Amino acid sequence: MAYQVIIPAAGQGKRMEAGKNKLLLEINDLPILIHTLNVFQNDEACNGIFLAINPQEEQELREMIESNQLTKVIALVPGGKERQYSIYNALKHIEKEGIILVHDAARPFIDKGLLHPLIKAAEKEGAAILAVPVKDTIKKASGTIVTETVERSSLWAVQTPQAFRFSILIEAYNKAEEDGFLGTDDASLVERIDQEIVIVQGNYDNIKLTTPEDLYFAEAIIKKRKDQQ
Ligand SMILES: Nc1ccn([C@@H]2O[C@H](COP(=O)(O)OP(=O)(O)OP(=O)(O)O)[C@@H](O)[C@H]2O)c(=O)n1
Ligand SMILES: C[C@](O)(CO)[C@H](O)COP(=O)(O)O
Repeated sequence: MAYQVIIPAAGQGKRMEAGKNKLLLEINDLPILIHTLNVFQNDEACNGIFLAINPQEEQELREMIESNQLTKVIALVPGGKERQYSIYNALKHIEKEGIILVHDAARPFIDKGLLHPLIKAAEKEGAAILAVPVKDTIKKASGTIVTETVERSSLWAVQTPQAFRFSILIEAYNKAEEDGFLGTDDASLVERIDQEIVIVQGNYDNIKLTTPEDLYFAEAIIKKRKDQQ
């Protein structure tokens, strides 16, 4: 069940319109990034965290990591222009074989109870992702003219963590680099090497904090969790 996790945290947070890396914004008096890192720091199966960062934030992040006793952070690696390149940079620092998780730093509400079913699925199948059934009707359009309604029953809203055997993930990333392919999630790279990917149903709390409205939902999730304690 042991794994290592790559956490991409080198984005600019442009859609959050916060004027800085959204991961430095605080929820419940703690930076979003620290909420996310704590999940893996506190999971006994996690053997190491590889963090892709903006080098300009390195000093600030190192101080945060130290003051929050995040002892499982093994390396801070420079992020790239795209999420995929940030993850690839981190992947190149990983030597041990085994299961690798990739989890967006912008998803601080991942339920630790979902990690182990996801890892077990990846151990069995080679690749597994968290996803939830789509709730809205999804349509394709040309500009603003509808061209197609996509059958909803087979649609999933994909999240992270995504879990892979190291050998599968590095092969997929190497091929994407060779082919100049850019995907919006890691599984889309793994699909290109004909690897079956299993969906493990997640939950709707595992939102990616992307736009200002998501901070309202974040406060509600924090309140719900406090009320449940
Ligand atoms: N070049 C990049 C882009 C994104 N990320 C990380 O990938 C995760 C998901 O990306 P997203 O939510 O899109 O974050 P940003 O790219 O920062 O947001 P935006 O697109 O609004 O700038 C985030 O934790 C982000 O920090 C990264 O490490 N390197
Ligand atoms: C990986 C991801 O979180 C799956 O839904 C999503 O694709 C990331 O997209 P972003 O635009 O890089 O945030």
